[in-house]
Amino acid sequence: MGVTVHPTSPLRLAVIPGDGIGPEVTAEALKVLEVASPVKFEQTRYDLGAERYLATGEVLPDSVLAEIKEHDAILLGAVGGKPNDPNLPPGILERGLLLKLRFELDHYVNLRPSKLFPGAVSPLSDAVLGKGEIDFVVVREGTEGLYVGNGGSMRTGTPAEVATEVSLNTAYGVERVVRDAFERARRRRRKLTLVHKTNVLVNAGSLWWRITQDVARDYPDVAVDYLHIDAVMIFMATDPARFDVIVTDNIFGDIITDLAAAITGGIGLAASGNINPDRTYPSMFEPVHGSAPDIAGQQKADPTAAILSAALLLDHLGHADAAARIDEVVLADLSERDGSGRRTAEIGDAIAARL
Ligand SMILES: NC(=O)c1ccc[n+]([C@@H]2O[C@H](COP(=O)([O-])OP(=O)(O)OC[C@H]3O[C@@H](n4cnc5c(N)ncnc54)[C@H](O)[C@@H]3O)[C@@H](O)[C@H]2O)c1
Ligand SMILES: CC(C)[C@H](C(=O)O)[C@@H](O)C(=O)O
Ligand SMILES: [Mg+2]
Repeated sequence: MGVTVHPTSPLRLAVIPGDGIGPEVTAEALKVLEVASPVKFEQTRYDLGAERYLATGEVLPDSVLAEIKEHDAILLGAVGGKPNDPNLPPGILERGLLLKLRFELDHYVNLRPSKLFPGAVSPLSDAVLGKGEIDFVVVREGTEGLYVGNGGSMRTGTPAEVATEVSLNTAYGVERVVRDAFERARRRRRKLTLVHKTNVLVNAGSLWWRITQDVARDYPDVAVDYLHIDAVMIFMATDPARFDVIVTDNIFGDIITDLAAAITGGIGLAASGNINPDRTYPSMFEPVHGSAPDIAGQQKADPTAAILSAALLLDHLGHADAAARIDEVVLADLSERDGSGRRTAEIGDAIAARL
């Protein structure tokens, strides 16, 4: 009997280092990916971001978007300038580049795991930490909600100005992300928390609530909980061990995951994947943090979030063992951190060396 050996062709990786600390942390993620990955990546680098925009006026040309779609995955650093930077029109890179990629590539699951690794320092008290392990994942809807750009401004700049941002929620969009969250809960500790604000946002809230109840019938083995977004802020600070899988809309997920990062060792450790579960387009992996203009270019950024995002990328491409190995090595590195302020590249080197 013969065995067919398929030559392993390299996977195509689109790399968008972006702005600020983006290029610094992406360099370390690539360093680690190179050592950890059982497959070779053929990289295409894209100089998208503030510099290109300021030099050429281009944000994400259609031809570049079409090219990016031909890749197997995308690794992104961060985009954006200083908040309210006068040289950049508001949201030009956030909406025009980052969200455009998430929307065009149908990244409807924005997956943001939060785990307090041993060695990572949480600002929570011992009493709170004693309640149980912090290990949850936020499934943030990535293609709808307040992020769709459904709004406008009338009588702009006058005392009678009116500005709107209308949240768009479709039954189709909510159901697919809720179903994904239930699937993840089933593979974890079988608890799902829907987060919304059904007491005030009665239209969108009702849609999310009804769909979650309906989908729950297909998952009788998963316990369903509901919390208003404001109460989630309380429990993140007082009892985060209660969470397993959180499913929520785009804006609430954005806010929850910065706080979740803060309680699990800081924003420098928080990884994310913008997942297209149907695999019609490449998924994109990036740290939760932004371009951190306050520390850019100084080798002060922690590249761990970018490195853990590369692990999510490997996992998504079917290399769960390699991904788990990166997590393990990060854990070892974290447990030996002594607060001595290693440079960005030193952290990347240390993690790559352990691999
Ligand atoms: N995914 C993205 O590309 C993304 C995400 C968030 C914000 N942004 C953009 O980034 C810019 C800055 O936004 P911001 O200041 O609100 O958020 P930010 O996440 O860039 O920074 C917030 C704080 O966290 C610190 N920080 C962030 N990442 C760190 C790291 N890896 N190591 C150590 N410290 C780190 C920063 O120094 C800063 O003090 C804005 O233009 C914003 O729109 C982009
Ligand atoms: C930069 C911005 C568009 C983005 C978001 O709001 O999704 C960021 O804050 C994030 O969390 O990835
Ligand atoms: Mg955010």
